[in-house]
Amino acid sequence: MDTGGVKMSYKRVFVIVMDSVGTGAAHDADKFDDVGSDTLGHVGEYYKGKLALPNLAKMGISNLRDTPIEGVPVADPAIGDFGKMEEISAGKDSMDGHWEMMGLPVMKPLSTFPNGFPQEIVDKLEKFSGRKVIVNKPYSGTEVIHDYGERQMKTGELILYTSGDSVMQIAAHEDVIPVKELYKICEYARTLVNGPEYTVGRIIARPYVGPDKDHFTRTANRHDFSLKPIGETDMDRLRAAGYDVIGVGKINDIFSGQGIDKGYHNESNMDGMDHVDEVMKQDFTGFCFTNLVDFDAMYGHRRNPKGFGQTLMDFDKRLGTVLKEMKPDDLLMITADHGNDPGFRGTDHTRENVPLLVYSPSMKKSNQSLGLRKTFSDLGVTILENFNVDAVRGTSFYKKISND
Ligand SMILES: O=P(O)(O)O[C@H]1O[C@H](CO)[C@@H](O)[C@H]1O
Ligand SMILES: [Mn+2]
Ligand SMILES: [Mn+2]
Repeated sequence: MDTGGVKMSYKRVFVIVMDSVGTGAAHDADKFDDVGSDTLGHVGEYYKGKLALPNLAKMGISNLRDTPIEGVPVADPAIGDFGKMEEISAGKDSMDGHWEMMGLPVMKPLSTFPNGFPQEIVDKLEKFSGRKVIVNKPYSGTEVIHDYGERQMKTGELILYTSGDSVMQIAAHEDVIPVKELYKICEYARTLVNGPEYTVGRIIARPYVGPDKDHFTRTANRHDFSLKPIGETDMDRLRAAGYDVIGVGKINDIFSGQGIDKGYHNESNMDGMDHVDEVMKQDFTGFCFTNLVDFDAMYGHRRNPKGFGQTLMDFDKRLGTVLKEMKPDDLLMITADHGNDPGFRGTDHTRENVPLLVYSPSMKKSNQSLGLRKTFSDLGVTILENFNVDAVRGTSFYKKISND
């Protein structure tokens, strides 16, 4: 197509990140103690042939793997192109993954706190909030509220915890520490760890509700306060060239709103897919970037393969609608930001390659392998090439997938 003198194959590019849906250990998994992890493979094994993913299958989700996902047939032929991407960022968190997709890998490891945050930070948090800080160590977020939530209800203390990622998480019962107050504390915490001494990827507000430890549940008021992108992203480049950039779900948080014209907050994966359906009805020229976090937050970290598989099947159904509604000059890419194998030890993300599925009703060729991409940045540079915008990083696969 030809839009205003600029030649482009696709007017609208939709990327959907299935958060944490990895497809097998990366070449450097040993550095993360993640050898043997395989999120999709292990979910498939758990379901013993009953993982029904017809739409992902026809896009080639089993084609891109050395061993097909159990119960998910290799498409012959696939309707689109398929491959995998490996990560060059130092970490395996959402921020690293998404920033790298947008041409900004995080090459220097961000700060992690396997022994808890330093006393000086704790002191400042206590002084600012007027509340005592408790826990201060790596913990599972659901276990920490189970173990300390009732105490917090009595004392109003702040539950501070972390994980293997560069994250500072503060859990607070919504009736004890109102969400607004929690956000203020997190905003303040953000200012303490923007470098150079400590550089933390995300401060995460973790509000929860419920009467007692067996009934506490975390709410959709979760909010991530990310480090500001340390430079331009491919989204900034698209915007500077006059294209629209829309963020659905955690995208807005992950980039601190930078490079995004309009952001939608998701309550859940299904709510996120409602937003995608809504955006598909809009007339725009540019990029819609969606993150679906339930795979990760609700099932990956909880090591729950049953819930993980069900969430994949629910997503697959909604994907069917997207495939039907796509216009000829729409391009859809499905990928992930890291792994989080529910069949693996621990509760942290896993260093895995991620799937790459690419489809448009008008692509000239299909059923092609895009191979193993050497960085997630190949995704961003491909989108930029479609819009004739210069990129700084990655190797484009645009020529393979274009429709001219
Ligand atoms: O255990 P919960 O609170 O879900 O926390 C998890 O969520 C964080 C962000 O993905 C991870 O770093 C991990 O700590
Ligand atoms: Mn993630
Ligand atoms: Mn996670």
